[in-house]
Amino acid sequence: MNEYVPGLEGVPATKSNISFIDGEKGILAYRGYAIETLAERSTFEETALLLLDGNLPTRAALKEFDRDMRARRRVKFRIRELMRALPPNAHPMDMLQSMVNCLGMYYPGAEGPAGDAAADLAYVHDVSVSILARMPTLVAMWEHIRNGYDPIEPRTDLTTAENFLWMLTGEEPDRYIARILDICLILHAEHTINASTFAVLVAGSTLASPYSVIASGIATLSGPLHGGANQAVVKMLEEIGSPDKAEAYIDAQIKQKKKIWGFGHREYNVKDPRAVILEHLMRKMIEYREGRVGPLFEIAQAVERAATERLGPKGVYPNVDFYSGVLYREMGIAPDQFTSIFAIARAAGWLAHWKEQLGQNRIFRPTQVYTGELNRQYIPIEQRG
Ligand SMILES: CC(=O)SCCNC(=O)CCNC(=O)[C@H](O)C(C)(C)COP(=O)(O)OP(=O)(O)OC[C@H]1O[C@@H](n2cnc3c(N)ncnc32)[C@H](O)[C@@H]1OP(=O)(O)O
Ligand SMILES: O=C([O-])CC(=O)C(=O)O
Repeated sequence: MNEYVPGLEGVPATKSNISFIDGEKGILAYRGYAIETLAERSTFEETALLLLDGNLPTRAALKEFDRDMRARRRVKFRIRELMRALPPNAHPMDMLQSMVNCLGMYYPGAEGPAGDAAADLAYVHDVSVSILARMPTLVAMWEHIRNGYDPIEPRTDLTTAENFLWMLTGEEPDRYIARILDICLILHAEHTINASTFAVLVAGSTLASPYSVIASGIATLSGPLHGGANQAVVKMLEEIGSPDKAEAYIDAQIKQKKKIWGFGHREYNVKDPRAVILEHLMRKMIEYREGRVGPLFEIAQAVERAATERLGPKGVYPNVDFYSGVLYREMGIAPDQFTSIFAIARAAGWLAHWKEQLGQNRIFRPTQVYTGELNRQYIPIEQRG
């Protein structure tokens, strides 16, 4: 069993009952519920609790979770001061990774589980709420702090998505747009053992602080081969500039063996079911805005047609990152914030996996295939030439 598989493709690294993918049929389910059903009927808060606890919550459990989340949105003055000390051009994902780690120095829970099953369940729930409630606050606060303004205080009368838009813009959130964002959060909340979730499992398996565990996930999500692709997609669409230039751009990229951002997935050989929903949400947005939207969607549609024609035969189709940025751009969100929005949603899945890992924990310690030399003679520096 010492065969090396690059990228661990197809190698099971854990057992999990959190989510399921059928990459041939384009199926994704969280805890057995189809993603399409959750997108239509659930909310981010309910989905987060479903992921954490395994079942759809009772009305009372959801009410309590929602109340806790709202009550814990604020962050301490010290956290705000630390954020002010960061360079204004810091990438939001770097800010988020650092500040989530800092949360662990200011709020309880960094000590890790005690080793008592019942106490640990309460502990895991408590620290999960602490992280889930405050990550959107950090992201929205950063938008103001990096631009030299005072951040906007969170409100307790709004949902996670509504409050995020409120904190970002200082304007009363449009309920229709906030519901679109809410669905985006549901769609990004979980996706089996992807790179960032694997990082979370590895860090969690050492019994590290959950704040550090989530910071590992944020670091890993930030790369353009993973969550960072949503920012890269919008940059690519802006570079293309108009739908009629899409074909030539795609041809040139493929010829130079460069990536088409937002395309391809280790698990799917068909169009990602979340990309299907995000595209549909964009159409809803266009309808709602009576056609008054920017040019990015039409360019994205032209890129999808051209890239699918050329890469489809290899099983390379749009992934979740392809249409999300187009939607966020329509919400007036800065492109370098897109991956942070992904992170505030994915934190629900990361925490669910952290909890599951603690229940079946064994430290991750794989092996390697050594390709170096052995028994080399040490040559004193004077004799090395
Ligand atoms: C939330 C997420 O993480 S979703 C993924 C977000 N990432 C991106 O959108 C970045 C662009 N996509 C990619 O880089 C890749 O598709 C990944 C990283 C997502 C998956 O990588 P892998 O499973 O290792 O796929 P791999 O690189 O082996 O690709 C298989 C073939 O499809 C091609 N291919 C895959 N994705 C792309 C792409 N985006 N553009 C052009 N060609 C691609 C590869 O060149 C390769 O072709 P070959 O067999 O002729 O050499
Ligand atoms: O599953 C993956 O490899 C990438 C990921 O996190 C997602 O698509 O949401």
